[in-house]
Amino acid sequence: MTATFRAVLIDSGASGRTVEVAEVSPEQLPEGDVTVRVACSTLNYKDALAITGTGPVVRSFPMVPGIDFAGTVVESTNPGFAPGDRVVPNGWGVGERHWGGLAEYARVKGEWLIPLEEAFTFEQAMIIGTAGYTAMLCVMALERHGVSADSGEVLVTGAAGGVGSVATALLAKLGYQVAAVTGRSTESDYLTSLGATRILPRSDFTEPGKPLVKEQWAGAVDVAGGQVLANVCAGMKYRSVVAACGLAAGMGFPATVAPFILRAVTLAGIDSVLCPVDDRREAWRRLATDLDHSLLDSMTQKVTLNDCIPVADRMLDGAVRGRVIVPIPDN
Ligand SMILES: C=CC(=O)SCCNC(=O)CCNC(=O)[C@H](O)C(C)(C)COP(=O)(O)OP(=O)(O)OC[C@H]1O[C@@H](n2cnc3c(N)ncnc32)[C@H](O)[C@@H]1OP(=O)(O)O
Repeated sequence: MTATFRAVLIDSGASGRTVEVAEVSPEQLPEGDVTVRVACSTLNYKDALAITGTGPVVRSFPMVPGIDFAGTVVESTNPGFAPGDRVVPNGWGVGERHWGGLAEYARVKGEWLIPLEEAFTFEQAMIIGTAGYTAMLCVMALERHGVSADSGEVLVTGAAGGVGSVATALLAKLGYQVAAVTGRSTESDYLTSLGATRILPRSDFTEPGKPLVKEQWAGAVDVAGGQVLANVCAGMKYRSVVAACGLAAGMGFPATVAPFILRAVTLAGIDSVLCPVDDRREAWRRLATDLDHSLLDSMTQKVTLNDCIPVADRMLDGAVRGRVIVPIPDN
């Protein structure tokens, strides 16, 4: 390893909160039995909350944010991993409680890592990242609860974002009719290129509505929560399924039980952080086979470690399309 390496560092002290790209030494890396040379990381909505201090994502200071990274093992005392292995983590508090991926090196517990599928380059793995893996978990939940391509139209909220983009592309490739909800009408062509067959404005879902409205959706992937999720539930078909994975519109859920007790709607909660390892491996295997990898570049913009700080603000303003990856070049 190098004597020092670069990392986005968030700190909080008597003089306030600081965020900078700093030189840190390997001795500062947290406890862990596997050290990884990070080849690529990402900037997620959650990282933007951490960097800007908008949400209580960072649980201890100093913290290197970055819930995602993909890279090569350089040191390991874990019997499951050896130098040279290509790995990826998802969740487990990385970038929240434990130093994350927006750095040249990361050290984590081996049990948090899974081997990277051969189908993916490091950059492709990060274009997918926690957002894409979460999208896959949502699709798997719809399937587990009986939704199939011939059940009817599936709704995706926040569709031009990271989770929504991958969910839209996955569902379309699996043969579903996808109605994509976005706050950005300028992204209609992009969403159509991912396979959406209908584009709906977010404003259709943001105002308080009736407990039940016309039955439309056989399934839904929701990144919004709040009033949006309540309105989505109100429009679900009999015995349909909503996979809820986010809170972009808020933690609240101003709904009634009517969709659940009168239409037998299932609300499936999706957590990617503590998800069991078998489901993680299954999700990454499915991403290798069920996602059109030729679409990945169109979902992506690349930024440097230095860019992460200003781009975090734009991301929270909803001004960033698809996925933001952070390739970490070799010194
Ligand atoms: C990376 C994903 C995760 O971290 S999931 C991990 C587990 N879940 C959580 O930790 C919950 C907290 N995290 C989140 O809620 C998510 O990070 C997320 C699911 C909300 C967003 O992830 P994503 O990577 O898709 O974020 P983007 O910034 O790329 O896209 C967000 C999408 O939502 C739209 N949006 C923003 N504000 C609202 C709102 N008030 N109401 C409805 N929709 C909203 C935003 O504009 C983007 O979609 P768009 O098509 O542009 O409308």
